[in-house]
Amino acid sequence: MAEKKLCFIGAGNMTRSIATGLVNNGYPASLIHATNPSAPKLAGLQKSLNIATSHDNLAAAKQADVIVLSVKPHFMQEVCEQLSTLDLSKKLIITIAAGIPAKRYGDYFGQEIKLIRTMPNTPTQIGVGMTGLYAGDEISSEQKALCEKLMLSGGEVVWVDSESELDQVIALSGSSPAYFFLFMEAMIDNAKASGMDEEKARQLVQQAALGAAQMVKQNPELTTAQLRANVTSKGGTTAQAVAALEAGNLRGIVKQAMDDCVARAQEMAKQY
Ligand SMILES: NC(=O)C1=CN([C@@H]2O[C@H](COP(=O)(O)OP(=O)(O)OC[C@H]3O[C@@H](n4cnc5c(N)ncnc54)[C@H](OP(=O)(O)O)[C@@H]3O)[C@@H](O)[C@H]2O)C=CC1
Ligand SMILES: O=C(O)[C@@H]1CCC=N1
Repeated sequence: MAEKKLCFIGAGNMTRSIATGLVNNGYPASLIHATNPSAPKLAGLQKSLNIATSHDNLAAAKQADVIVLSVKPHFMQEVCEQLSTLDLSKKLIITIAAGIPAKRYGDYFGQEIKLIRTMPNTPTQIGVGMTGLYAGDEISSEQKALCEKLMLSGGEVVWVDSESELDQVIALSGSSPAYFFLFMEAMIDNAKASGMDEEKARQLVQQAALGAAQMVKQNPELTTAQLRANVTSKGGTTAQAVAALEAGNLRGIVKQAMDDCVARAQEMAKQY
């Protein structure tokens, strides 16, 4: 598959994450363009990745084979309407926005488009990202393969069969790095409150989190409950800590957080 010209509309956190993954995986920087209204993010991308940048969405999208819509959902309609004067019939459009249903983009663009919805996450920047992908029946297998190849640069991909399943992906992997960061933040803060210096606390917590994730990944035959049991000596320290987490209703809190995350995606689907 010949490399395609890519254009990212919006040069924020996710464009930086995805473009970094692509360039680090050997995608030619000369084929990547990013646009943004404000200059500093463009300057940063140009400096670190040597990709082309500009403020002109229309000109950049015109010369691209693949347009990646990478703005916040509340800017999406405006951005799509601006691009709607282009002939999009031969372009693949990839959106990374949460919430907005695939069909809505057809309304925004006012023409038939080929669009794949994706839900990546920020670890894409360091090659350990997770991206959920959804395509309707009108998308060809070549277009799916192209999108999959691009997103694989940032880590793993999973295809889902429906947009409601993509909402679950948001709760499970799109937003979830923030849950894990919060958990680690709370642990580091507690260690600091007990007198440990922040750097040391962070080193201990980050390595434990990394190790735990690797244990899950490298032991597919073991349930997470079994892995937890392997840490938990009867009458020991872990049992005490886990009991406190259960008594504090950690499972209920996680359920509430994930349900609220999905509910917000559903609300956004009506809002935008
Ligand atoms: N952050 C995350 O973890 C994830 C985010 N997403 C989705 O990715 C999308 C982008 O999120 P994120 O990267 O975090 O957001 P950011 O705010 O970091 O980036 C969005 C960028 O779009 C720019 N922008 C605003 N209006 C326009 C316009 N008219 N034309 C071109 N660029 C414009 C903003 O410019 P300015 O510099 O002026 O603000 C900003 O740099 C969202 O839709 C979100 O749902 C999906 C998965 C994970
Ligand atoms: O918070 C958000 O809406 C976006 C989608 C997933 C992660 N960030």
